[in-house]
Amino acid sequence: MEFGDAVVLSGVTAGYGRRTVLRDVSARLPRRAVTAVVGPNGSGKSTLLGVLAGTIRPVRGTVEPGGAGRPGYVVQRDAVSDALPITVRDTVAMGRWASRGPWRRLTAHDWAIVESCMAELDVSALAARRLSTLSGGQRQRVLLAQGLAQEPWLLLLDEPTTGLDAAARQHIAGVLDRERARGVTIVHVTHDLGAAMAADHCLLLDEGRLVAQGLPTSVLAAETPPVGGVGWSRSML
Ligand SMILES: Nc1ncnc2c1ncn2[C@@H]1O[C@H](COP(=O)(O)OP(=O)(O)OP(=O)(O)O)[C@@H](O)[C@H]1O
Repeated sequence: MEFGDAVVLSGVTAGYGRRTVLRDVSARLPRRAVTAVVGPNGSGKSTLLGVLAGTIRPVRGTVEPGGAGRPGYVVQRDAVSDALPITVRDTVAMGRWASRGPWRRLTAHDWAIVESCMAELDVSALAARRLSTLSGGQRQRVLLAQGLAQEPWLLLLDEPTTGLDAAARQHIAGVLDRERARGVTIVHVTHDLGAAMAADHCLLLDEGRLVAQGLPTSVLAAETPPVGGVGWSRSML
């Protein structure tokens, strides 16, 4: 691991039970930077995020984190049950459990962070609403507020802007810019070419293999030669 690395993955093979998804992935994620993870559907992007979050344990290879503490992990909004009878404020407050533990009372300081994260994502007016009554875009912003409330050194986001309108996408891009400026390392999975191009670093996956990594302009510039019998082009993002 070098000074500028937030995370180093070496030869990571991982999946679900007997199903192998990621194969021999070696990558360096730069510190205090935004990394975009791109690739076609089913290429293993969410699985890679799960490995970085520590929820999926590699069967081979290593993941070396360059920081202490749990990463903030914001799953795809569809992964959150509609049935949870929980308010927006409580959802964001769950972000503080990582440092307090779920059975400890949150302090005034914790609640101040919760309020400021809701304000940053423009969901304060929804604070008392149940998560299940929100639109997809509103729910996405609440989940991001929960991730920020963890005050993590590493923030992992699975398709944070999918399905959002242009104004909401721009708002979230601004939030991520501010987090990066505060020194947070951000990794986000995206199918949005513009968002990927705006990142500092890019990982391109195809069929569970890392096909390219580096500056988005070079990773996304050209069509790559066929990998594993499948060619990749921008149109597959
Ligand atoms: N919980 C699971 N159990 C078994 N297989 C899974 C599970 N989650 C994902 N997979 C499989 O792993 C492969 C990679 O899925 P993953 O969600 O990582 O891809 P992705 O690149 O994020 O796709 P998308 O762009 O569609 O979100 C797919 O073939 C998928 O069916």
